Amino acid sequence: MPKSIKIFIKMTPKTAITPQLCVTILISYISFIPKCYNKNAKRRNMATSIEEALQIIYKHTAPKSLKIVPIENALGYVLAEDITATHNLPPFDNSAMDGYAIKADDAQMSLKVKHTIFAGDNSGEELESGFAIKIMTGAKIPIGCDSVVPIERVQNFDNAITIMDKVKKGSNIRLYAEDIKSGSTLLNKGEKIFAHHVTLLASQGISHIKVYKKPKVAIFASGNELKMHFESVDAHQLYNTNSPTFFARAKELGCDVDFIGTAKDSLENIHKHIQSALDSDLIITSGGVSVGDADFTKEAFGAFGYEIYFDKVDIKPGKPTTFGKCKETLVLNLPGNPLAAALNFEIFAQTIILALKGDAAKYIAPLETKMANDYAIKNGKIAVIPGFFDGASFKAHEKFSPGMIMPLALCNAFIIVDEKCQMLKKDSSIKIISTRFSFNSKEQKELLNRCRI
Ligand SMILES: Nc1nc2c(c(=O)[nH]1)N[C@H]1C(S)=C(S)[C@@H](COP(=O)(O)OP(=O)(O)OC[C@H]3O[C@@H](n4cnc5c(N)ncnc54)[C@H](O)[C@@H]3O)O[C@H]1N2
Ligand code: MOO
Repeated sequence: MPKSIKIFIKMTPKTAITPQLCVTILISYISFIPKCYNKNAKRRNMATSIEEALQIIYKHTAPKSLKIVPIENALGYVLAEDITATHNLPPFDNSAMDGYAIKADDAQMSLKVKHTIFAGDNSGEELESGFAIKIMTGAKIPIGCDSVVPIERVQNFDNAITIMDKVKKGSNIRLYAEDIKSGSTLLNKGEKIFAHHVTLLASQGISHIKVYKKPKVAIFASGNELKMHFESVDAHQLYNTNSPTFFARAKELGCDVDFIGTAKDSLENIHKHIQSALDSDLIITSGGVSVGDADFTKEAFGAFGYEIYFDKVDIKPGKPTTFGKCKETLVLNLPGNPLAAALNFEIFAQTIILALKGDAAKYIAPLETKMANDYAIKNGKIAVIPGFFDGASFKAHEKFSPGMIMPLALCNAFIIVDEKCQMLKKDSSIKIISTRFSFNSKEQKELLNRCRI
């Protein structure tokens, strides 16, 4: 905040509003405007709304460059090209059962059985009336045959069969191209590859595909009090839990992740960590973003040309969340408090990662469910509340605060409520965001639960 604004705040309780003071205030206010990152944020004392913050992220985040991967190693990558079918499937009419290839009109008659056709045989044989050909599942249907009767429905005498029931034409025949037609679009650019997409690609004899490279993410924390989990910790210190959390979650979301280390609360030491992280697409830090005497994170990034796009979000916890760019590297500074850091990672880091991946479904998709019980909300702010979704309803976690680490290990989802929410009634519908599964959408969805008072 500019000094003049601070002066204004300090003076008002005791000072009379004179015309000169009004002019001073006006000038301070006007000089303050260009420093705002966006108009609406200014109205809310510089805190950017969640929606605006997400828009800013989408505006500044583009997918990475491309590479080619074998399909069996393509899981989690996002396609950078459309895939068109070049093979019809099935490639020919074939039998769905082990049985007899017949003409339906020959049912309820005794039919002479010719030889057997197996899957993989390439006989161009023709079936004549009064005959049946024994056929195995997957084998090519002989010319003139319009039905297959399963072995179990046939009476067998020497070299002849009798089919007792009537037969519907087309029975047990899998038709040419009924599954996939050559020339049809199989997968679109922007589609994330799952195991069942590999099935499609293999069915077309596609061995390699063009994908977006995985986002390269660098993680570090800052705080003199922090030790790594592989170090010994004194009574006045604590383990850095944020970095392993971010590392694991960024991996879960399909990134290549580097852990850079735990920085001391000094510009010099944070600079070293930034330097080591700048070859990444995204740096995610935690700690040192508040207003304390040892909070140097943003200042340290400033030495590398940090262009800040927002530096406060209208959300509790997580208000000091900051996003920007140093040259080509995106930077997300999350607060040090572990629960605040982890929850805001889910909203902001996940959004950046999805957009970096080139995923067409880059928007977080909340799930609609209902509240398991009445839940009273006290704080009158836009709030993030962790809880557990059991497949039928959402139960808010009973006791949590921004500095805790236990709640998220016990929770699998969270809700965001607006400042008007005071009570969520049992069975009322609610939008939840999963922390265990990724539900994404091609359209941007409303994440907030807006309450009427
Ligand atoms: N005067 C004010 N004080 C604070 C404000 C404010 O607006 N005015 N905001 C509060 C909020 S909200 C948050 S969140 C924190 C954010 O502070 P920092 O990002 O600067 O975080 P630190 O001070 O470095 O640490 C806060 C807390 O979290 C612990 N921590 C930090 N890093 C880790 C880590 N990697 N693993 C585990 N725990 C970590 C740290 O020990 C502190 O206890 O500021 C409030 N204060
Ligand atoms: O992000 Mo802070 O944790 O709101 O308390």
